[in-house]
Amino acid sequence: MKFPRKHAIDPQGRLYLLWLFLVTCCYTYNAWSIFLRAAFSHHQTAGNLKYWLTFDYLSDLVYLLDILLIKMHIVYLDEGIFIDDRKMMMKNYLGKIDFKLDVASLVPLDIFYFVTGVKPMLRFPRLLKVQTFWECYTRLDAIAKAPHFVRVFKTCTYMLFMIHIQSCAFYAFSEFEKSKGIYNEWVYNDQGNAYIRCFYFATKTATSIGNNPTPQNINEFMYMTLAWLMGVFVFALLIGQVRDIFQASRMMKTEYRKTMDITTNYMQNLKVPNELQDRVKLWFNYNWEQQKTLNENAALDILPLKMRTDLAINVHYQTLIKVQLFQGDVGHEMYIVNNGQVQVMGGEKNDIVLATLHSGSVFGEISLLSLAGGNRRTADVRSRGFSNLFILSKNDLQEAIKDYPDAQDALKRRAKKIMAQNAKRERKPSLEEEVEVKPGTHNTPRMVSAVIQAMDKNPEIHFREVTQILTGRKSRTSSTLPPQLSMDRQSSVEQHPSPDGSNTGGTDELLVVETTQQGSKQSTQISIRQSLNQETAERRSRLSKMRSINENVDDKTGACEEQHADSAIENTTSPNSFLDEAEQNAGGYMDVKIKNTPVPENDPNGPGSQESGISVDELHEKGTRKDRRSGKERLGIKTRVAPLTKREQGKDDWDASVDSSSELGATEESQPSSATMSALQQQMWQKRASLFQAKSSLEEPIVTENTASPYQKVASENKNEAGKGENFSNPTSQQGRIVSPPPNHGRGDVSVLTSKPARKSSPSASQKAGDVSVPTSQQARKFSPPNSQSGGDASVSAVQQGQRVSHPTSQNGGEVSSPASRQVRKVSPSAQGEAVSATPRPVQRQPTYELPLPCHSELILTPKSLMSLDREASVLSRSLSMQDRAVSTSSSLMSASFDFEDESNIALHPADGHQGGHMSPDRLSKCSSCSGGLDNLGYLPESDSSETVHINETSC
Ligand SMILES: Nc1ncnc2c1ncn2[C@@H]1O[C@@H]2COP(=O)(O)O[C@H]2[C@H]1O
Repeated sequence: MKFPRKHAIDPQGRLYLLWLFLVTCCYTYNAWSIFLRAAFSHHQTAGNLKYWLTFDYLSDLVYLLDILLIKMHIVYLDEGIFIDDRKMMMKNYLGKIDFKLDVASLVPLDIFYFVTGVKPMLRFPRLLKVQTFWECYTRLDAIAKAPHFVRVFKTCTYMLFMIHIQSCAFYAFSEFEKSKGIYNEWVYNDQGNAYIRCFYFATKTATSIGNNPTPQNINEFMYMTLAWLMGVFVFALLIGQVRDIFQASRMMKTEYRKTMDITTNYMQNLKVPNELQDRVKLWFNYNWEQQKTLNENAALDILPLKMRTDLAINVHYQTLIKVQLFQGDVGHEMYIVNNGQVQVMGGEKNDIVLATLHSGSVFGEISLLSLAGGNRRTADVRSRGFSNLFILSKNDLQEAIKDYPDAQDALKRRAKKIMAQNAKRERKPSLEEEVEVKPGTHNTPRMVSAVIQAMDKNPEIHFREVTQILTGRKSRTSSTLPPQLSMDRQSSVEQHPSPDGSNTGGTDELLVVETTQQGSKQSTQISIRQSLNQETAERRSRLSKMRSINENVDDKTGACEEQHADSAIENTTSPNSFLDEAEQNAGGYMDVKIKNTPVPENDPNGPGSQESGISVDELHEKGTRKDRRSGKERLGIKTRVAPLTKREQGKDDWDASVDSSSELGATEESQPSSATMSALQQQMWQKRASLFQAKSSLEEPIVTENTASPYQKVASENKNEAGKGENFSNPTSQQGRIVSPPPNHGRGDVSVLTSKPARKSSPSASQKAGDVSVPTSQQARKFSPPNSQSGGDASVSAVQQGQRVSHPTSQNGGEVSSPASRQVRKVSPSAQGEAVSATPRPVQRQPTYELPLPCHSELILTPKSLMSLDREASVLSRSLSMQDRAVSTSSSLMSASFDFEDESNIALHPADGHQGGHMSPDRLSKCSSCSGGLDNLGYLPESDSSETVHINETSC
C-alpha cells in the first residue's frame, strides 16, 4: 500500500514493523531488567549502573519518539477509507487509549532517584507500553510465512517471562527470609549463580516437574502453593497454545486425510475395483500436492468477491498470465487449463487428437459465444492425466468481455480459426469447394449454390441442417457447411436500408436463395450476406465518399436538427465520426438469414411468390469500445437491422448503390442518388441517436442483470393473411446467437437472421403502418423522425444493457423485410424514400422513454406452425426470457406482460393504462390453461384484425 503523503506511515509496512520491533525490544528490556535489578540488587552495582541507566534512557527515548514521530502519523481506516491527513492521524492517536498508556509509560518517576537512590522499580510505568509488544507480534503473525512459529515464540516469551518473574520472586523471598535469620534447605543457599539457581527452581515449580525442596514454614508453604497454582495455570495455557498452534498448521492435512479415509472406506465397503480405488487415491494425492486443500473455494468464500478475485489471480498468476483474458487482450473461455494437459478430440470415432492444450490454454469458447451457430460443443475435450482447470461461466465471460470489444474480436478470431481448421479436416472434398466462404470475399454465390444443391436433394433435411448451423444444434452439419456461415466477425460497417424499407444489405453482398419444398408447398429462402473486407481499398474509398455525402446531408438537414438535436450529441457525433468508426472497425462479417415461406395452395405464383416473411435482426452493441487506432475509449452503439433481400424488395438501385459491394465502384463514380442520400441520412441520424443514447446511458447508468444483449423485436402479421402466414423475426443477441425457428410444416414465413455482434445501424423504414418498437429502458430518450407521415414510425430499439436504439422509419410503418410481402408487417424498420427528410433526432433528454414506439402494441407468438421445430423455438424462448430480464431490470416506463392467451398464442401487450410507449415485458406469466409453454413457441406478431403492431406517430 502506498500513501501519497510522506509523513504518513503505513501500518502494514515493513518500516513500521521494524520500529515496532525496536520498541518491543525496549519494552522487553524494561520488563526483564526492572524485576531483575529490583530482586537481584547486587546485579546493579556502582560499576555497571551507568550502563543500566544508559539503556534505561535510551529505551525512554524510543518510547518518546514512538509517541511523537510514529504513532501520530499512522494511517488509519475510517469507515473503510484510509486517512493520511496529518491532523486527522494525530487526532486519531490522541483519542486512543494507547496514547494514554504510552504517555503513562513515560511518567518520569525516576526523578525520585534523587530521593531514594536508583530504584529500578520506579521505572515500573514503562511496562504499560505492553500494547506495542502485542501489536508487534500481531504484525509479525500477519506477515510471517510461517505464523505458527511466531505464535510459538510468543508463547515461549510469555513462559520465560513468567519463570523470570518467579525466579526473581524466589530470590527476593529467600533474601527476605535470610534477612529474618531463616536458613533452611528451601531458601536459596547462595550457591552458584543466584539468577540461574533461582530460575532453575522457578522452572521446576512452574512446570510442576522435578523434586522441589519441601517448604519449612508457613510463608514458604504459601509461596509454593501460589507458585504451583500459577505454574499449573501457565503450563496448561502454554501447552494448550502450543497444541492449537500445531493443530492449526496441520488442519488442512488432517481434513484432507479425514476426507480421504472416508472415501477409501466407502470404496472398500462397496467393493469398488482396486484399479478405480487407486485412481481415486491418486487423485487425492495429486490434488493435495497441487493446492494443499481439497476445497480451495471454501477457504476463499469468506472473502469479498474482489478480494477473492485478486487472491485467485495472485495465487494463480503464472497460469492466468498466459490467458489473454487476463492480459487485457482478449477474453476467452469456458475452461482455462491451470495445469495438466487436455486433448481436443475429433474424427468420426472421436479418436483423433485435434490438439493438446497445456497450462494457460483455453477451450470451450466456441459454444459459449455461439460461434458455431449455437451453444453446442464442437468437439470433445478429454483430460490427459490429471488436469486442473479454471471454469469461467458464460455470464462471467460475457461480463468480462463486454467492455472489451477488441478482446472479443480476438476471441472470435481465434475461435474462427479453430473452426475453420476443424471444418477443413472434416469437410467432404466435393462440398468443400462449393461451400467455402471466406469473409471479405465475394464468393458467396458458390456457397449459396452449395446450399441450394443440398436443399434440392432433401429440402427439409438440409434446411434443418442449415438451421442447425444457425442455432448451433448440430456439429456435424457445421462441419459440413462452413462454420463461418453462422459466424460473422464484428464489423462496424453500417448497413444501409433501402428507401422502401426493403433490403438492407448494408455494404455487403446480399444473396438470396430460394428453394421450394414441393411436398409441403413451402419455399425456403436463405439469404446469406457476407460483408466485405473493409480493409480493402474499395471500402476505404466508399467510406470516404460517404463521408462527403454525409456532410452534404448534414448541411441540408442542419436547420431541423438544430432545433432538436442534443447539443452534446451534435458535438460528439458526426456522420464522419460514424464513418470513421465504421472504417476503423472494418472487418468481415457474415450473416445468414433463413426464410421459410409457406406457399398458399391457391397461390398462382407458386412457391416463393408470397414473400411476406419479415426478418428483423437487430444487433445492438453499446458501451465503451476501444478505438482500434487510438486505443481510446469511445462511445458506440451498433445496431444492425437486416431486412430481407434485395430480391424481395426489388430495389436494385438501392442495393446497387449502397448495399452491394460488388457494385460499389459504380456508385462511387456517380453522384449519390436520393436513395443513397436517404440512407446516409438515416445512418447519420441513427448514429447520432445511438450515441445520444449511449451517452445518456452512461450518464444514467442502467444496471442490467444479463450482459448478453437482449434484443428487441417485433414482428407482425397481416391479419388478412392471418393463419396463412406467420412471421418470425428473431432479434439476435450481441453474440449472434440467434435462432431460427424454421417452420417446416406450418404456414408462414419465418425469417431468421443470425449474426454476430454486428456493429451497425441501419435504420429502415417501412411502408405501412408501422411497427416495431423496442422499448425499453427507463432512460431512453426520444428520437423522433420528423416528417413521418402517418402512423407508424418504426422504431426498433435493441436493448443491451439497458440501451436502446431507435431506427427511424417510414410513413406507415413498414414492412419489414420484404417489399412484396403481403403477409408480413414488419419488424425491422427500414427506411423509406423520404428518409432524408425524415431524419429523426433527439428531441429531449428525459429519463423516460419517449421514442416513437408502438402504442397498444401486441405481439402474438404462435407456436402452432412451428411445432415440429421446437428445438429452434425453444431457443427463441430463451431469447425472450433473456430480453425480459434485461428489460425488466431497466425499469421501463411502462409495463407489459407476456401472457399465454391460449395454448397456441402468447401475447405481448402494454399494461393497462399505458398510453403508447414501448413493450417492455416485466412479467412473464403463463395461464394455467396453457400447456404448450415456450418450448414450442413460434413467433407471430399480431394485434388486431389488420395490424399486428401499432406504432404511434412520431412527433418531432
Ligand atoms: N482444432 C482445435 N484446436 C484447439 N481447440 C479446439 C479445436 N477444436 C475445438 N477446440 C476447442 O474445443 C472446444 C469444445 O467446446 P467448444 O465448441 O465450446 O469450443 C471448442 C474449442 O475451444
